[in-house]
Amino acid sequence: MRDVFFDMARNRVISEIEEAIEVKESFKAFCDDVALAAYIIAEAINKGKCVYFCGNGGSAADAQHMAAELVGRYKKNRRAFKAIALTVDTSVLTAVANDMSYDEVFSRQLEGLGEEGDVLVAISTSGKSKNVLAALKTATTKNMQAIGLVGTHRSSFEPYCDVVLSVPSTNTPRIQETHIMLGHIICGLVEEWLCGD
Ligand SMILES: O=C(CO)[C@@H](O)[C@H](O)[C@H](O)[C@H](O)COP(=O)(O)O
Ligand SMILES: [Zn+2]
Repeated sequence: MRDVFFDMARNRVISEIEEAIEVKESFKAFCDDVALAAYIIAEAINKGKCVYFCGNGGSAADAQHMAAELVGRYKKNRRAFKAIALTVDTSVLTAVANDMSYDEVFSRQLEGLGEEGDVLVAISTSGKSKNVLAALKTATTKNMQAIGLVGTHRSSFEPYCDVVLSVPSTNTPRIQETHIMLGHIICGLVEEWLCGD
């Protein structure tokens, strides 16, 4: 029984790794879009603006991960950058979801906090999550800039974003893994540009 499981698992591990490499590799075609996303964030931080992140489930974890890279450090010891994940205040999230609607958990926070010139990084593998789309709409009304991280479905995000990074896959985990790779690359570029030697 154990051998049968290991034969199955070994093949699965290899095919998933190969798929992950292929999806990530395909994003080489969109270097300029990644550069633009990093430039937008770097310029905003340089002007003292804030970078907000939002997403659901695994993308909420990505939002927090990226905000932490900017507030703390990525690879360099340097000043703190202004960044907030809209996924972390459980009192706000539960109150807004309970009293208003789950669709408003991010947009409500931006309504209170967001200012002109700030940046929203909106993350959704489906590109269809209503609360993320609502946050993008609020960012637009606040004259904020916006960066979308999605899978193949990009059209809902496009009207509200300065740049959309669209991963050419329909497999949610592969999209998420590519999003966090892009997040790391972007944080590295921002840090290099603002605090390079
Ligand atoms: O991490 C995963 C799946 O890999 C899940 O938690 C996933 O993030 C959740 O189902 C999200 O609700 C999906 O939302 P979205 O990416 O479509 O906006
Ligand atoms: Zn996941």
